[in-house]
Amino acid sequence: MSRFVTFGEIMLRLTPPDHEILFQTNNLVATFGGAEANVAVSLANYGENVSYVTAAPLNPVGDAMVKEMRSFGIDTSFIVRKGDRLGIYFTETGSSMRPSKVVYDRSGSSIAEVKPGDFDWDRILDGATWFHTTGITPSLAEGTAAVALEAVKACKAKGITVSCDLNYRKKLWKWGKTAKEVMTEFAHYVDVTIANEEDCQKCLGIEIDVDVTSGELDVSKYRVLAEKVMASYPNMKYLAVSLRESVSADWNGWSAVLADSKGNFFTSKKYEIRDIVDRIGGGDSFGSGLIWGLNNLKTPQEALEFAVAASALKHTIYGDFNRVSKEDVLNLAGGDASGRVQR
Ligand SMILES: O=C(O)C(=O)C[C@H](O)[C@H](O)CO
Repeated sequence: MSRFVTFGEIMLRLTPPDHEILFQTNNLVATFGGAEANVAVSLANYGENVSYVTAAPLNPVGDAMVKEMRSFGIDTSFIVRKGDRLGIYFTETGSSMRPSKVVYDRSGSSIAEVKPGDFDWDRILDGATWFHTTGITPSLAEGTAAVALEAVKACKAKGITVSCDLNYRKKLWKWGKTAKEVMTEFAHYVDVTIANEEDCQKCLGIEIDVDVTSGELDVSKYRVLAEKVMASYPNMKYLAVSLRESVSADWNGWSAVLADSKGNFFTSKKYEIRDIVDRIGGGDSFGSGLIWGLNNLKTPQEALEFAVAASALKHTIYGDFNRVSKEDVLNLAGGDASGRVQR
């Protein structure tokens, strides 16, 4: 039986309601979100056995976060309760030509203070089949980079599949090493990499020349990108690259490609997503869809279609978490994008 473990930071997310800009009024909507937590929620919603691992303060904010994760049926028993604060992030939801914005208030958070040895990976990974983290975790601090590396090394020793969404965050890499210095080592322990072209460039130093803001993307360039990444990382079994053509804050072209280590290259259906409700978590819903698909569907093509459909649906849902079921995703991947009332 499959058992999934995800590891990384979760934050309190504070967002003004109704597309307001921050502090336009004195209302903020409080939810929780974080890349690896978002993946845990999706996998739990698809019916999988998931443990979410992080560090959180032993206070009412940490308690509320744990309660929220448990409400999805996620195992929270390996969350280390220490440190003084859960990180916060403020978001402003964009509209038309006004982009969405993120303001981080997370330094000194409980997870940013962890050190190797704080997590008992032997126990956490016992019986696990899949481990997921992202490039956000090593970006936080020298300690989180070391702990993430400790975790993936333990996974390799136990034969556990590792997936990583490179998730480059320019505002976060401040602790001394660059994303490229850290992630080029880390990627040698990763079986399934999820990225976009910026992630490949900033984290792996591998780039292609594409303009995501104008017209149709040239998919053949992504085949070249995949070949370059696979040649540098012979350990990698899959590389998935999401293709976002941003037309405005509420209109995206959304598709993806998937390359495998046997030289196969898969291209997904493309969704035109209009009236975006919330794009944060769109990448995580793609990653979790891919993880679920590779574990449960017959072919990599089906897994890719599931991932893109899951992500397209996420754009219609408020908050970081993709609250859809696998039936909702299979329905869309199967071709029903009508939005008709289901009775
Ligand atoms: O940006 C981050 O560090 C976050 O984890 C916040 C969001 O949850 C994340 O960006 C979604 O992928």
